Amino acid sequence: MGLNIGYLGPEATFTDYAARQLFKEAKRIPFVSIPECMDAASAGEIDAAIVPLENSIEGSVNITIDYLVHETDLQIVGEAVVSIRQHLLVHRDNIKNWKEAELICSHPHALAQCHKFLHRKFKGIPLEYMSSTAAAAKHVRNHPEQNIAAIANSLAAEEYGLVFAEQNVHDYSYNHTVFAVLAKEGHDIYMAPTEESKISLMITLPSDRAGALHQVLSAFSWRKLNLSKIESRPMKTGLGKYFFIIDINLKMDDVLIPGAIAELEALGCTVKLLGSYSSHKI
Ligand SMILES: O=C(O)C(=O)C[C@]1(C(=O)O)C=C[C@@H](O)C=C1
Repeated sequence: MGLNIGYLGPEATFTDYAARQLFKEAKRIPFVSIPECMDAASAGEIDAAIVPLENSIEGSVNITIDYLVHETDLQIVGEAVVSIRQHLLVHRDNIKNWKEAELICSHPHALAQCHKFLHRKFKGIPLEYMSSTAAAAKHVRNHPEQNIAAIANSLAAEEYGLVFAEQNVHDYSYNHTVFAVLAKEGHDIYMAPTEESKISLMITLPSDRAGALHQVLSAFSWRKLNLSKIESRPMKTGLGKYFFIIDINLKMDDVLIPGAIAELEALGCTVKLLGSYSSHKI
């Protein structure tokens, strides 16, 4: 039986693109929000959820990290790094007067990736946040009577029959988003191994101890474990209470990583393995 893969819909989002590339044979199931998609994976309604995790211009997708840590028991089983090209799309009826567009809509992350472009060309024009870039494209398709534009990808232009008013409107040419593939613990999803392996840990420090973060980092450094990311997010239990997400560029082994985890636990930290997986460039 084939895999059922959930993604942030509707069709032709960047998440959909990642799903199409990673799981060519799978049945793709759209969800209107990231939490709904993750809930479906937790409930076993789909085999895995693909969700955006981090963008090179805008940073982390907080809803994904927070929901992963606070609300679900899902594990990261893979990641995909996708090149993101944002375009300004309009209904063909409005192609002649797109410069006078009265509203620009898209996903908040996509609008933020094009902030300088919007500031230059559409100063004072309202922005409308939508649940995804493709939802914005669909909205523009459905309202030809309004002179509005969407920021979305070329897949969405094709899917919703829109035309390019301007291409590549993201502010920095290096624009990449990392998507995580999430599945229930013990639910094996085959993903071909790649050259790049990663381990993601969630670490909570013992409360109010001087040098605790330094001790955590030294548990990795003396083992020569190369960290590729350290990020803090609120515990949501009080001001100043944060947990850390740490990524290590390594395959899980029987000695080094378990040793580091044991050392952190001996220091009074709580450590949770979020996943040990391969990174795919697509
Ligand atoms: O709206 C989409 O197309 C999405 O897949 C979401 C999302 C995101 O949340 O970051 C994914 C990639 C881009 O960075 C912009 C938007």
